[in-house]
Amino acid sequence: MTDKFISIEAIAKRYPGAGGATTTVFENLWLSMARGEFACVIGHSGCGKTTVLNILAGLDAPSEGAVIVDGQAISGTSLDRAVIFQSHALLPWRTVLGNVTYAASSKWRNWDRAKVKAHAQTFIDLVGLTGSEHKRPSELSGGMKQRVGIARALSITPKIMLMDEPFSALDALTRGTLQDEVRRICLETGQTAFMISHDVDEAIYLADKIFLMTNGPGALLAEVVENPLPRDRGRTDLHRHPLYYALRNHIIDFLVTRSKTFTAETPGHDPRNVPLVHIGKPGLTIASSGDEQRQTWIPGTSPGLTA
Ligand SMILES: Nc1ncnc2c1ncn2[C@@H]1O[C@H](COP(=O)(O)OP(=O)(O)OP(=O)(O)O)[C@@H](O)[C@H]1O
Repeated sequence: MTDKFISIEAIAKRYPGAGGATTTVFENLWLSMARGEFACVIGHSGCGKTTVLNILAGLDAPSEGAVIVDGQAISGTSLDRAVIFQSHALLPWRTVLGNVTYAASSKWRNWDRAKVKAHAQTFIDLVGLTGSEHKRPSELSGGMKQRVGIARALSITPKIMLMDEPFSALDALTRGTLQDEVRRICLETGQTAFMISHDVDEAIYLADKIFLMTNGPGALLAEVVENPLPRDRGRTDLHRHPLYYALRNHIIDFLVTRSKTFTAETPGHDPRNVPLVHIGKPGLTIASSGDEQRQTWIPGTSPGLTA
């Protein structure tokens, strides 16, 4: 039985359209995550990824359905759920330390200044900004600003970290370094994380599970792909793993073709029991995301390497 730390249950999002019509971004969407899991959601622009993240954050409400976190239905925003956006949204008049202490003191209102400062410093150190505590955002590079955003989010020790393409505005080198940092921190702290990404390799590096969404409107969660790569995987040697190409090809094939055709080609798709795809060796590969055990096996196809 899955430990459903996060349980998205039958949510829909509809907007009024032209001429009294209704646009349904998605409906009857079910999704769950275990505590400590890192999930990435991938799908084409407009399928509703940010909408799902905003609903999880409590920044938006579903038209139908509910979101349960740690056994409780959410309602509105909470310091239990921290969000990191593509743009950093730092307070420009505050220093690095000031931005992080501001967040920490909102959560622990009865802490004295010294305690808040020491707490904030721990997270500034964790993201590698030691020595930059007194700089203002205008004095920081894009990567440093994003580190402050990560330190600020982590400093409130959220139950869930929600990330909307947090690295997409960064240069490749900084992006790689920050991916490493986020992965290290999440592994070290057991952080539950839900992230939107357009970068397949980023998802393969960071995620335990990859949620594949079909194109909108009327988008579906088509599959949950389990990441078969070992937990101690490195960013630079991902492509050497025997299952890397099978996993990557499966996701790319979905994005290029199946995200468009899935709905028509899969009439029996049950949104409540979305197939859990396990890529790898026969005999090690069968699982399910739902209660009714729908199963899919994708053989490893890495050229010259036997899975
Ligand atoms: N306030 C709104 N009114 C009407 N439609 C909206 C509103 N907000 C979002 N939408 C629509 O909802 C759909 C999903 O938007 P969303 O931002 O969640 O997509 P996304 O998958 O995150 O896209 P991207 O990858 O481009 O960020 C889009 O078609 C968008 O136009």
